[in-house]
Amino acid sequence: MHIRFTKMQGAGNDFVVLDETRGALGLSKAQYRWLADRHFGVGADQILTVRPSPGPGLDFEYIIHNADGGEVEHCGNGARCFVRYVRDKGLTDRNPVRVKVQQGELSLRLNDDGRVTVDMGPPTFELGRIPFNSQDLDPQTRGAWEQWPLQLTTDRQVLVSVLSMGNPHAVMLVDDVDTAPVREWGPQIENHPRFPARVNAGFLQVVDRSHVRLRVFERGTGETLACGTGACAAVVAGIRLGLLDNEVDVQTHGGVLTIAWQDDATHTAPVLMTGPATTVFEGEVDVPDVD
Ligand SMILES: N[C@@H](CCC[C@H](N)C(=O)O)C(=O)O
Repeated sequence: MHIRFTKMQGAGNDFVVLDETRGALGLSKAQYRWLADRHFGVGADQILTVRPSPGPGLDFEYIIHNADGGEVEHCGNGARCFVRYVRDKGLTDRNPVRVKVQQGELSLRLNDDGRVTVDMGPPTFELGRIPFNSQDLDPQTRGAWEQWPLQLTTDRQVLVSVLSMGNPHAVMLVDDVDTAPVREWGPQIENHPRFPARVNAGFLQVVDRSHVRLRVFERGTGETLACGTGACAAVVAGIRLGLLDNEVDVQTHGGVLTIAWQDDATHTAPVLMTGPATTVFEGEVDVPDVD
């Protein structure tokens, strides 16, 4: 199958963007995996597919596949690239743009400085909806919130905060992201049996109340240069643990994302994420029939 694609990146989290607004491409899971493959395909952390509006009040729908070919609920950096794509391609002149993703609807605004602000909606803390199995675990209190002990190996236990930004996140505090064992502990947390849908593992270093450094080992992809939902989850966790103010610059290996969350007693305020979204190149490719 011969297809056109656009290669994009947001803070170094990179995407192959496909247009299905004029008809479905019908790619299989294995073909998404092939497109994401950096050696045999185009190469990307995720594949974003733009579709027409599924209903009233919505401008588009977009779906997300991880590099392993699995479809996922949400992608923060991808959302910013999505809006840059539909505006640059002339598919809409609306601002903000409203889009359906698997777990709800998002509102995205292209700012005058070229960055994009996404209303990511409220975080979810209900353990069963993350999903996280806390049976027989005793949480430790820090600030006004909790951290859960997670046994990684017989002799290693870590503390994580768990929440969903539409997709599942476990956030652990580290002294220094540069020396944190992200590549070793990341897969152990991602595939931990306490997370039945697997999880994105964030490693958060608090610099001061409005600056953090973050690395994320993403479910279905591995470590990326930035993770938008991971940045939201890390800042929400930092705020609830009493460590951060309501607006925080998150330094990732690929750039800075600004996350704002006006928390109150209900913890239901939406999280706002602002960051870059850039087109890298356009291309065409023959996608093989792969298994
Ligand atoms: N890179 C993304 C998150 C993509 C999905 C994630 N790997 C998952 O499986 O939930 C972001 O910017 O949020």
